[in-house]
Amino acid sequence: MKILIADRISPIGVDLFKAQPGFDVVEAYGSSPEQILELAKDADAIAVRSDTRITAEVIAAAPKLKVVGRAGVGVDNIDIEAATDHGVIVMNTPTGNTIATAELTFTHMLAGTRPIVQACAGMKAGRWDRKKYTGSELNQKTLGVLGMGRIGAEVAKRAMAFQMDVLAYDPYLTESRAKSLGVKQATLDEVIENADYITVHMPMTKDTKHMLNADAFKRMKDGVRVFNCARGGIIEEAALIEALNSGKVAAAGLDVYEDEPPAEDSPLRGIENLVLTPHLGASTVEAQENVGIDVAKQMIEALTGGMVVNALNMPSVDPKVLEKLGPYMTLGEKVGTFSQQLAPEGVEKITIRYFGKITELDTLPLTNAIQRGFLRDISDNVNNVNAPKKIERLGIACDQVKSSDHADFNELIEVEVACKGGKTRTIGGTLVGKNQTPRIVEIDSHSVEVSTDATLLVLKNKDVPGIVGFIGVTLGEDQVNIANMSLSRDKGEGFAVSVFELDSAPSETAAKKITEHPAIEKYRVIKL
Ligand SMILES: NC(=O)C1=CN([C@@H]2O[C@H](COP(=O)(O)OP(=O)(O)OC[C@H]3O[C@@H](n4cnc5c(N)ncnc54)[C@H](O)[C@@H]3O)[C@@H](O)[C@H]2O)C=CC1
Ligand SMILES: O=C(O)C(=O)COP(=O)(O)O
Repeated sequence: MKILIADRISPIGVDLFKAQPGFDVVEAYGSSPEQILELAKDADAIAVRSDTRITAEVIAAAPKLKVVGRAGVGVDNIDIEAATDHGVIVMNTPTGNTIATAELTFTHMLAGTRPIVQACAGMKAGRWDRKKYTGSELNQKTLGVLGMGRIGAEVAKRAMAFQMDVLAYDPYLTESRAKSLGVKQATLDEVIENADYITVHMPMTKDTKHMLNADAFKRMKDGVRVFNCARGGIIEEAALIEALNSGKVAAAGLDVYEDEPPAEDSPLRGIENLVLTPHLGASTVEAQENVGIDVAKQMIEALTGGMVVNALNMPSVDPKVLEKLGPYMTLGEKVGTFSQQLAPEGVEKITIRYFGKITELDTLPLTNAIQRGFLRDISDNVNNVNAPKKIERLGIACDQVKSSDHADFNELIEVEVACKGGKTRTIGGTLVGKNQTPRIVEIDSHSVEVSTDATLLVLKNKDVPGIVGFIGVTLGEDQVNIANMSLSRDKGEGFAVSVFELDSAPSETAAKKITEHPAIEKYRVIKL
């Protein structure tokens, strides 16, 4: 298995990869995009920090790729959508660099309060500027934190130790978490208008891009101080330059930029009261060791069939749960395939219902298996990562419902497909006997019992004498052997559902003969 380590991660992490039998570790730090494209071609996994871009082109060029691991938080350098389409897991290591980044943010806040960077430069240039560098105090000031996640919360704790009041704006911050952190929940406007210091700790999204722009600066207090150690562009650089030059902003600190690195002649580099660091938030010995080890462990687990954690494009699954779900997985996949073949066109919605003991387990992997089964004959390279997305792309809604009992079975997986025009088809499956053999036990509310490992002929026919004999003779003439059959009569409607387990599919001639029989309403061959 080829593991491409595209950005420099901790040697301890690299050694963890190297210690795995069968892992061929290729360290390619500082490679150009063209080199990465070439190196990715036969890679099973790629580990990155923020320097290497894993584009849709790289993913498309890497047919063996299974995992992209990010030793850090932000994944804006990875095309997650392309990865998901190709069934590639994208994972990050969300906690290892939290403290490092919070501490760098606080360093920026202090450096924006006491101008030690500028004073130090003066000293080194031979000056003794005691009057020029009067600072300010954090004590009793109001800090506005935009994005109260892991890093925002650590910054807030440190600010409170410096006797600051903290206002937090984060649409996902609950009242109880705000209370337990000791911060005051506020709107974005309240933060903008009332804070003496503003620091941002959010991902870059369409909502956060340029959240602090010219209009926001206008509404801020005179002499406000602003900091960005999250993602370049959350604070609009042009607006910040203007606000610093006009004196609206007293001091600012940036660790991240709209373009990284910013141009050598970027106006940012010439502003005295703006402290700049080259994206150093996560660059501490401790943080790099944490994320390097985390990413290696997580990727190894995922590549060797263990638990997938911190994946951004699939749910985490505990191997213990997977083991318990094991016998149901094949059944689920088969029920999924059956449902698609029974309703091959116009499907608008899939409803998956779980009954009985399975409902006590995390059924998401099972839902994934059913979706994979549904897609088996209609899509390529389907796996757990891309199955939900592929179903969504087909315009098919998918719901899962759990119910503790079922009148007839201890446990049952039922898949209902709803098609255009309101028609629905339903398949149910369960595990039978000591060996937990998967069986199909329900077709459109008719009870049947057939194997999940056969070619099945499913008929809906008028409940009149002679049908079984007719099918037996027709298939016999066609040299098709019947291994088993299951009949389910519905006296009320006068119809029966008949399922024949066959050794092979009937020929077109036999199919024609059967479908032309006046008592046969529906004919479908299902290949499981
Ligand atoms: N400078 C550096 O080297 C580093 C930068 N980072 C960056 O720091 C940022 C924060 O990282 P974490 O705290 O670990 O992430 P997190 O996921 O724990 O926190 C992000 C918070 O932003 C909030 N949020 C999302 N959209 C928002 C919106 N529109 N308005 C307000 N809040 C919003 C979320 O609810 C969440 O609480 C990320 O962008 C990450 O990439 C992280 C590590 C190192
Ligand atoms: O973890 C993050 O989001 C970071 O921005 C850190 O980036 P880096 O790993 O230092 O290139």
